[in-house]
Amino acid sequence: MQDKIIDIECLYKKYEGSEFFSVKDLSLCIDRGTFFGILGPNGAGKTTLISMLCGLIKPTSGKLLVNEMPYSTHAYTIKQQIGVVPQEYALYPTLTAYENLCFLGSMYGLKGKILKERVNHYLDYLGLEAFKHKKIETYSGGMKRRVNLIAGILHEPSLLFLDEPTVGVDLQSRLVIVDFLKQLYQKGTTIIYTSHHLAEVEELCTQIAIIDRGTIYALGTSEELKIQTGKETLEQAFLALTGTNLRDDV
Ligand SMILES: Nc1ncnc2c1ncn2[C@@H]1O[C@H](COP(=O)(O)OP(=O)(O)OP(=O)(O)O)[C@@H](O)[C@H]1O
Repeated sequence: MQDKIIDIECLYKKYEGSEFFSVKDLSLCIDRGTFFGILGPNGAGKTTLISMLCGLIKPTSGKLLVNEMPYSTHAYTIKQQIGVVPQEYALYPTLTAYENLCFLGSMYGLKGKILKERVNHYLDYLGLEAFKHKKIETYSGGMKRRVNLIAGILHEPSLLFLDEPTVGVDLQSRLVIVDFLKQLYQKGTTIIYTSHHLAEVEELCTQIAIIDRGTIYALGTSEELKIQTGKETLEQAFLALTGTNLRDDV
């Protein structure tokens, strides 16, 4: 039986000093065991939505439950269960990858042999073993993305949020990251992620939301979105829903 891991009703977010809602009247349920993709043009509200789901920012109004709990009363419990891979690197440039990950892992309560084994295991898995004692400031963009990813999953969360985990990386890094996400998903992690890479979303996601102007325009599998819009590809479906206008004003 499937159960709701995310339950959102009528969610709104207006940033302080802003005149408009970055997320508005958004309702959504996500089942445990879903690989969920959030697609949308620049400024659509993807980061704002995922930041509220992770508890990084507070909604202006609306219901938001993670594992049937609200952040207002269960923030600590929720944060123990989730992993967050933000768009910006959450790493210390003058520390090595190994030092960064040992430090960040310890923040989740990992320590001793288990912490070292996990850090070494994931660095090896993501092709960083030979560079682990080099400072992050010497890393390429793709290498930093992979360390950023490890930092979010060291405590092996059951629910993982990622904001554009493959942005700005070369094809080699992208393939390693995509393969790793598939492994996590197959091991039972529920994954919610944003991306502008439609082929990647189509390959990975069992459910996709297309959002624009802060709200959901369409929801379904890739095939369902194509059928809903009468289009042959996900790209055509995306453009049919969000239009072809540039979003340079956001
Ligand atoms: N801290 C903030 N203060 C005020 N407005 C903000 C803030 N962060 C985002 N916004 C605005 O909220 C809207 C949604 O932004 P958001 O970053 O969530 O979009 P996005 O879909 O993630 O875009 P992108 O694809 O460019 O990352 C935009 O109009 C943006 O300018």
